[in-house]
Amino acid sequence: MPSLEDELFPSTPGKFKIDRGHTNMNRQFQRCFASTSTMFLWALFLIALTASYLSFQSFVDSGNRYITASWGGIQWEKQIRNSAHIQRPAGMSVLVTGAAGFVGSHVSLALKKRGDGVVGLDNFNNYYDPSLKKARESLLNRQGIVVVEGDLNDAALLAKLFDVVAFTHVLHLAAQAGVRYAMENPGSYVHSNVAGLVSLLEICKSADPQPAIVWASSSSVYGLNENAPFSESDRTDRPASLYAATKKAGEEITHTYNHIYGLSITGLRFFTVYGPWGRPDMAYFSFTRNILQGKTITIYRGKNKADLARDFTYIDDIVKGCLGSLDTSGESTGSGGKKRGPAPYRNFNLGNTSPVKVPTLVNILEKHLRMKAKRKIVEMPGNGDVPFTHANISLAQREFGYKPTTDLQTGLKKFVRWYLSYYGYNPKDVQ
Ligand SMILES: O=C(O)[C@H]1O[C@H](OP(=O)(O)OP(=O)(O)OC[C@H]2O[C@@H](n3ccc(=O)[nH]c3=O)[C@H](O)[C@@H]2O)[C@H](O)[C@@H](O)[C@@H]1O
Repeated sequence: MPSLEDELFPSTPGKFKIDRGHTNMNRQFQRCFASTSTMFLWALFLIALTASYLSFQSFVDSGNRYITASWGGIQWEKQIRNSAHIQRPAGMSVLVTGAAGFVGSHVSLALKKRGDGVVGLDNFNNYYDPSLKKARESLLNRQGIVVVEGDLNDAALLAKLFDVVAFTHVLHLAAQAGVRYAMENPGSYVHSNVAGLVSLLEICKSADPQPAIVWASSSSVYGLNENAPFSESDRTDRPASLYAATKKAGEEITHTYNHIYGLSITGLRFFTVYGPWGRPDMAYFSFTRNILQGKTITIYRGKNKADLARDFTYIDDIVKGCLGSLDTSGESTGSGGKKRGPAPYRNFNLGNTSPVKVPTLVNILEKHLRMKAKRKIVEMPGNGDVPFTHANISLAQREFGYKPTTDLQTGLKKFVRWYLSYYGYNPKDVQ
């Protein structure tokens, strides 16, 4: 007597005995479906089972279509290889994460211009207007750089990229940026700056050969540090915002991967980077927009009515710092997840070395825009801001000749020109 299981799942190999004789078959048939009502129930059950199987299949298929539509396939791989193609002797092939971002787009273009291969990765999230990111992507596309749309946490996509190209370097700039937004959306900082970073490092450590990694830390890691100017050897264990804490966590996490797997790591502590194609969430950008629209701008002020100050650093100087870091990164020593020897682990300040007070920044914008700002001065809310930043850059200077050359007057003039041309004003109106 067959068990109930045998009857329900007769196709299990070796369990269902095919009885070829007509009479035998009839007997079996009768045994299984003793009455018409049982037969009816069985039929219903089988129809339901088939229907749910078919709908599951179509769900899986449509999921696959979605995945393969966004990346993968022979044509896609060919584009990636072309984009990564090195066109100078001893050049590098660089995976740039956050390539449609402010710093990412500038450095990608500079790398391509000097003959290095570049493949971009960006998730085009809507933290700020994604159309600006798309416009930056178009600039990159025109120079033969492909920007893959995808998230750092998509391990399958990262693995595929490393399958297709043996990247010599990763310039990791993708992140959830912004100091004050961390109070609104803390999860996004953990998602990108912690989980995303680990996801990327996991792929890099397993790659063979392993790439050298240069990534964006932040001046905000100095937090409540009061030694001025800030040196790399100063304390960084008192972050003032969750953003800063995730960047500090990044420095510790990358150290672990350097220590265990022999990945070459360089962290760059950027100091309030500004310039053309910049980030609309930053003060210089939103002040410009609001001044032009006649809206009031809010200027924060510190304790005892002290003005806040930042070591504003122009994008072209930052690009030079990124290239210098990549060129001197040294090699990762491991392969396929195994360390073979010690690899470089470095952190550098990339700043301008001359802090400017926020009200002075507004004065400069007023001059270039030929418009007066409507100012509202408020006490700095407890939102993660620090009173001032000031970089000591001697380490980067010594290591790769980093030397910023653009002051805030000159840099903002270039920014305002770009802003007016990009958003449709006549650049001739600007000083
Ligand atoms: O260098 C860094 O580490 C950081 O620089 C900037 O952070 P932040 O210096 O706060 O830059 P902004 O948001 O442009 O603010 C600049 C100054 O303007 C002030 N501010 C900002 C906004 C505002 O409405 N009013 C105002 O007075 C801020 O308090 C700050 O002192 C970036 O947003 C961070 O992503 C980066 O990591």
